[in-house]
Amino acid sequence: MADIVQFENVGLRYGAGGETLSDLSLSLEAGGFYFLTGPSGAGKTSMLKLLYVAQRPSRGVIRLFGEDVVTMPRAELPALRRRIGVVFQDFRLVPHLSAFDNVALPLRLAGMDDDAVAASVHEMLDWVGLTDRAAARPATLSGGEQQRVAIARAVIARPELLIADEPTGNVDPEMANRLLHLFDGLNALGTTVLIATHDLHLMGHVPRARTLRLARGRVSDPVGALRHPPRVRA
Ligand SMILES: Nc1ncnc2c1ncn2[C@@H]1O[C@H](COP(=O)(O)OP(=O)(O)OP(=O)(O)O)[C@@H](O)[C@H]1O
Repeated sequence: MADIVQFENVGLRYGAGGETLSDLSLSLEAGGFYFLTGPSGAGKTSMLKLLYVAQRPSRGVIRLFGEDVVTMPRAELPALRRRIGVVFQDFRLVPHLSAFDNVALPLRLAGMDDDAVAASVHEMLDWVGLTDRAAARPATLSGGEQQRVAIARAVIARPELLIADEPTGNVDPEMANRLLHLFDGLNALGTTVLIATHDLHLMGHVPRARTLRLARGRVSDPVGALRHPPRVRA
């Protein structure tokens, strides 16, 4: 299968300090399910920021969907980002919009008509258990409810790549399982999924998932599948 993400010798340095990420070389196959794990401060969020191009690397090459994003002109980034669903660690909901309208955003950006948006958003809010909170603004929602709105918004338009930073950090185990089913179902429809998490229980629930471990800014992959993934010729 083709690679959807390629990192070659990627390094990231914030300011004048040492490198936060060093020599990251890895490939994620289109359609794969990946967990990214590692101790607090290892650089997981930093790596995800490189992936959704909120941060450029200090060195190395990053390709997304086959395109070099390090040299890509800024004007081309919004179109690229529309192909990616992101669940941010701090949610980043639009404060003046209701839960419904936050979740509807990607569908409206894609030009979907109002009836189809409403049907799709209600179904998604039902799945994440927020039907009765549809009209609520983010500030009136609990942390776990905000997280579920953020997840619903990230997955509703079936992105090609889903990136989620600790997406179950604020919910109870039952809801965590339900959200994992959502990611699993999305992956079954073809979305490549990358989830950063400390939750070993969660990781055990997707047997086909591969796990990347970050430690002190370097990635390790005990199976060896990621640095030299098998290539299938078209
Ligand atoms: N904008 C920034 N400026 C300077 N240093 C930063 C910045 N963002 C992160 N760092 C540093 O980079 C290192 C990695 O942070 P990062 O948030 O990527 O780790 P993490 O693995 O996601 O941690 P956690 O599991 O606690 O969320 C930390 O030492 C952090 O202080």
